Amino acid sequence: MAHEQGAAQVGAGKGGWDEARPTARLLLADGTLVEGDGLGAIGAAAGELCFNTAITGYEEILTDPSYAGQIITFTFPHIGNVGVNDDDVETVNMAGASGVRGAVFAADVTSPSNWRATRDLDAWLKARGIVAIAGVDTRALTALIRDKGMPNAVIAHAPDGQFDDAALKATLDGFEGLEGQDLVPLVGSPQRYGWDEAGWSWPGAAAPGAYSARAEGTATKRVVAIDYGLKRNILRMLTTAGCEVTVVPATASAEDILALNPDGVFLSNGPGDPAATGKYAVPVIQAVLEKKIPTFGICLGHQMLALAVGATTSKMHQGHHGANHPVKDLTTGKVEITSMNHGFAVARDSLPATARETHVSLFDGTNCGLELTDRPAFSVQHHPEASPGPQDSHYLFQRFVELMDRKPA
Ligand SMILES: NC(=O)CC[C@H](N)C(=O)O
Repeated sequence: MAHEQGAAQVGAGKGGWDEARPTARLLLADGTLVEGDGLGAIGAAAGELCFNTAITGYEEILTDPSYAGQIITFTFPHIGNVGVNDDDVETVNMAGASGVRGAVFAADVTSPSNWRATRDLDAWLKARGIVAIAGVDTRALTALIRDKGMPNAVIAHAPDGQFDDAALKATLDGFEGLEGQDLVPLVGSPQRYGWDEAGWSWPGAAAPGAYSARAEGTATKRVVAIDYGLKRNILRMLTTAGCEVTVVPATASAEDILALNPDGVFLSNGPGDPAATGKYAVPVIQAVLEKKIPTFGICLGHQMLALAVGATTSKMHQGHHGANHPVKDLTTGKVEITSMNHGFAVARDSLPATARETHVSLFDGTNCGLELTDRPAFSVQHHPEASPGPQDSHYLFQRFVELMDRKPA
């Protein structure tokens, strides 16, 4: 296998595993071959290779449905050392796969050491069908992604160290990339359901079963959440803010949504290319906006709202995936440190006169928020539910409630 310049360095690995008999491979579209120690599911999977810089929250990241079709390189070197538990799963639609295709780690996964752990990461990855590779020089791999953009890749795990190169190449070539892909059907809920689980707060937080149902009769707003691949903590945050939430599938019609007589509509996060999903989601959002129903979108929901008012989205070079991204709220002038996970972005120059840019990334100046001037609607590119991540942006859920309070007659 020919290595490009610099690729050999990535493939050299970090050691700590039997380099004479690697049990996992990561093959990039440019021919770069990375070898390492296999863990998780046995087999091969192709996806887009990205990197995530969060220091905590690997379980939430691995269960975030927005990662469907992607292989995640964790830049934090020690992944798996606090094990996994059922409470930190972010996937809501448990029947659907979380969507992550693979995971790349620097250090080998050690035995879990945490009072909340119910399982070790390796067994959990196996059970979820996620292929992983450890012992990789993730620093060099991250530099490669940063320089060249997010490549398509295939990740494979074979305990006997035997790989079929032609089959791996065919799997890689069979992956078309994320551009033009609507992956919502993979992870979104196929049916409507109600949600009443609130968030937890410290102290007493995070004990198994610490999540509680919202107290009867405390909801003040009826919210319909359109599920493009929802994260649990978004629903918990909406509930905590006083919303009675009904989740509807991404295929729900505007009539279905309006029949629920919502005080507000929430547009969720989700995987894939917004332009592809927008084909059926945009007309529904436009009908909701037409009725002046207060609307709030997060990440894919932000991109959908932008598309609904005529803006465009485009693929980013390396995307934003992490829990340390500074974003400026142009309304208050405050900077918030945010959780991010997106590979597409709203083109700020394409925003119509009726959409005001409200947030901007201080890393690269990309658009991170908008507000409509002629409709009660706003959205952000980052993840205010922050699971994992800092909680600086929790105020946005309150902003949504205040927008519903000001609902035009
Ligand atoms: N977290 C999300 O909702 C991601 C949105 C979209 N799939 C992107 O990658 O840009």
